[in-house]
Amino acid sequence: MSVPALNIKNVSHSYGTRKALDDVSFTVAPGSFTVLLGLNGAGKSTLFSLVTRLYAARSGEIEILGADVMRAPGAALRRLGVVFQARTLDLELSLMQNLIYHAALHGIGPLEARRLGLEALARAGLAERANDKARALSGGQMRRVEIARALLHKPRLLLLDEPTVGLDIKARADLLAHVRGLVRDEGLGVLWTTHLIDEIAEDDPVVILHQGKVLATGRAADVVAQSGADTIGAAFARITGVDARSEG
Ligand SMILES: Nc1ncnc2c1ncn2[C@@H]1O[C@H](COP(=O)(O)OP(=O)(O)OP(=O)(O)O)[C@@H](O)[C@H]1O
Repeated sequence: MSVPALNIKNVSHSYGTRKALDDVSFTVAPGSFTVLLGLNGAGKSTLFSLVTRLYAARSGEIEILGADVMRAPGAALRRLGVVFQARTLDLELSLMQNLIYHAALHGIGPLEARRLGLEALARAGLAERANDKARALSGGQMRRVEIARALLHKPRLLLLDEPTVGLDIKARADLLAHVRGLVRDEGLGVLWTTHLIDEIAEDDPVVILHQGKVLATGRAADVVAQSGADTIGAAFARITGVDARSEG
């Protein structure tokens, strides 16, 4: 079996006495679009903070393409791109400036950054907007620029924390199709977190996280079948005891 793009092994994390993650284990295969499904408070953001090393205190192991984030942080983080839930573009800068500044953080010089930036914006369908201020973009376009920026240093794993929050139905569908395209065409491993069950396709590997615990993993259609339900929404309700909404 090939090395997982992301390997989470027995990870727990507490804030004081509150356990936010409880012995969480799952993998993201290279070239897979894996969905981490959980309601608010499930522990998704905490998990992101651990993978990106924002928090170090933890038990268990996290490996990115075989590199342990604690023992080999440089190698691990080079292979990782992240899109956080909160918007992080500088609205007063052009798209290209946003990309070039990010590239500088990865030690990429301005000329190479501009070349990679144009390539990344073209992939996002925004090449002709390179010199526009970020402020001029729609919410969905901003997300695509954030994804382009996260991919600038050519990571093999991309984490997205509830990337469709705040987008309308069309922009959500477009963003989903864009990221699925990156998985299909470039073999990127993606971990897509959401609380929206209609973002899941039946062949997607899913991880159901609820109150800090992994309650189910597997291909979406198999998780549905094993739960004895008809749809992923009904399966989620049966597994967690809570109804998930399809939009919000
Ligand atoms: N800094 C913190 N201090 C104390 N408790 C926290 C902190 N951050 C998160 N928690 C708690 O940990 C649990 C998991 O939160 P987390 O933000 O990881 O969930 P989430 O799935 O990302 O939800 P959301 O989408 O609402 O951010 C929740 O009970 C939350 O209240």
